[in-house]
Amino acid sequence: MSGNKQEEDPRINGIKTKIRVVPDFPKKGIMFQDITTVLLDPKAFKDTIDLFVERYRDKNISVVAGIEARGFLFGPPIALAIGAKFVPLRKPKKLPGETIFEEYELEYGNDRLEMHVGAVEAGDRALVVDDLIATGGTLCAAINLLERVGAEVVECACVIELPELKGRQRLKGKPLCMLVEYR
Ligand SMILES: O=P(O)(O)OC[C@H]1O[C@H](OP(=O)(O)OP(=O)(O)O)[C@H](O)[C@@H]1O
Ligand SMILES: Nc1ncnc2[nH]cnc12
Repeated sequence: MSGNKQEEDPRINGIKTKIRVVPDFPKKGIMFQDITTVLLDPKAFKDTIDLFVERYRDKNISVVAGIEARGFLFGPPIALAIGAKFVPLRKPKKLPGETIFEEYELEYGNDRLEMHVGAVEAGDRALVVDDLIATGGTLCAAINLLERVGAEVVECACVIELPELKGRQRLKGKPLCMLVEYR
């Protein structure tokens, strides 16, 4: 996967064929990349998880941070398989404990990510997981949250990248690993 996609791996194309593209959702002009259709196919879903587990199992990752909502689908199975803790980065007012937050802009609006204080500690080695990178604002907010508490962000992992939106440039120099590009 080379901090990029593992084009040579035959599993990638199988995953790609299961992503449904929905035009004009949630608003006109957005080509929505729907990963729920990947989840309907146990082989494609397992291949997605396996590709990330193969990449991260020997990287000494201590925490997988998953971004609400779709990062919650991919992050926990990766965390379990590599023996890392899972920390949810949530939308506003969902976490009951003390939180820190970062605000960001989306392709279609504004939002905020929150993280429980104490869930991630200084020195943790973090992998950030989401389904998709568009403008990179969400992943940038996640990186900021983790770095504020002293974690080292080792890499970001997404199933899909929309390269035209240049989200990689907002990742503060952190590597991005993705499986499928949508152009
Ligand atoms: O790279 P960006 O431009 O920041 O966009 C990517 C984010 O947008 C989507 O989530 P969304 O905010 O739509 O929330 P949801 O998963 O709760 O539907 C997607 O799952 C990423 O988290
Ligand atoms: N085009 C897109 N499809 C799915 N999720 C998204 N999040 C931001 N842009 C998106």
